[in-house]
Amino acid sequence: MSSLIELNDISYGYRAGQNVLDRVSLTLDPGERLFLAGPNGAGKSTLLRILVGLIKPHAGEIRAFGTPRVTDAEFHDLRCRVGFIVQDPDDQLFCPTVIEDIAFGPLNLGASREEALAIVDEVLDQLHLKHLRERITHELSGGEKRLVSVAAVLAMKPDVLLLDEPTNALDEENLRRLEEILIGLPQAMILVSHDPHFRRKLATRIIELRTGKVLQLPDKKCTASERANQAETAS
Ligand SMILES: Nc1ncnc2c1ncn2[C@@H]1O[C@H](COP(=O)(O)OP(=O)(O)OP(=O)(O)O)[C@@H](O)[C@H]1O
Repeated sequence: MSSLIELNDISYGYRAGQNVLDRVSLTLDPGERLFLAGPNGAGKSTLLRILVGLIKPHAGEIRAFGTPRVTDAEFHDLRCRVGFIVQDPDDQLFCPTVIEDIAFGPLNLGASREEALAIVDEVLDQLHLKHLRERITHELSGGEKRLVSVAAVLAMKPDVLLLDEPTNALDEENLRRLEEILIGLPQAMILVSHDPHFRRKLATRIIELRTGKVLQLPDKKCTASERANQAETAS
């Protein structure tokens, strides 16, 4: 079985002489929910941005869906298949209304207006968010914006999901709802989260970044008790 995503020896620094990432490698296989753990500033978000081509690494190779990704066209193709839920929903949602925000992706991928609206209703139903359908986006609470940003990415029917701190701003009820939604999704995903409970519940594998290097990379899937131990010890 080949990996969906492969990062090989990725190095990057924002400034000369600074290495945020130092020869980091990882793979994502079908069905995995891989967590990136590690302290603030370890380079977790930077790694996700590199994966989708928003930042070019100084060294290393990115492969996705069996193909090396180097050119802008190759990363554009990758971004059509990898849904990226960024840390701040305000960076993701830019349309006046919830309907337009969720329809934006499908329309951009070539869906008709009618098809896009059908997808909007499908994902709002899937996420139990129908009550937000007619709302103005900037009037939503932080937690509501977070869930709508998840809906907007799912509407593009990605093959892989990247979620950067998806539990930020969620209350207990919506956190549980997001956990159930993510566990129920067929897509493989890479998640960044400092929340040990969330990691314990969802992770099939956890790797830890520290000062730009991968500290531990278990070469097998976690058992339930290993998952619990890793989630407790990873910061
Ligand atoms: N646009 C930027 N310009 C300069 N330095 C940056 C930029 N973005 C991030 N950095 C720096 O790169 C390092 C890694 O940041 P990154 O956001 O990837 O870490 P992180 O592990 O996701 O942190 P956190 O857990 O706090 O979200 C930090 O030292 C950060 O200050």
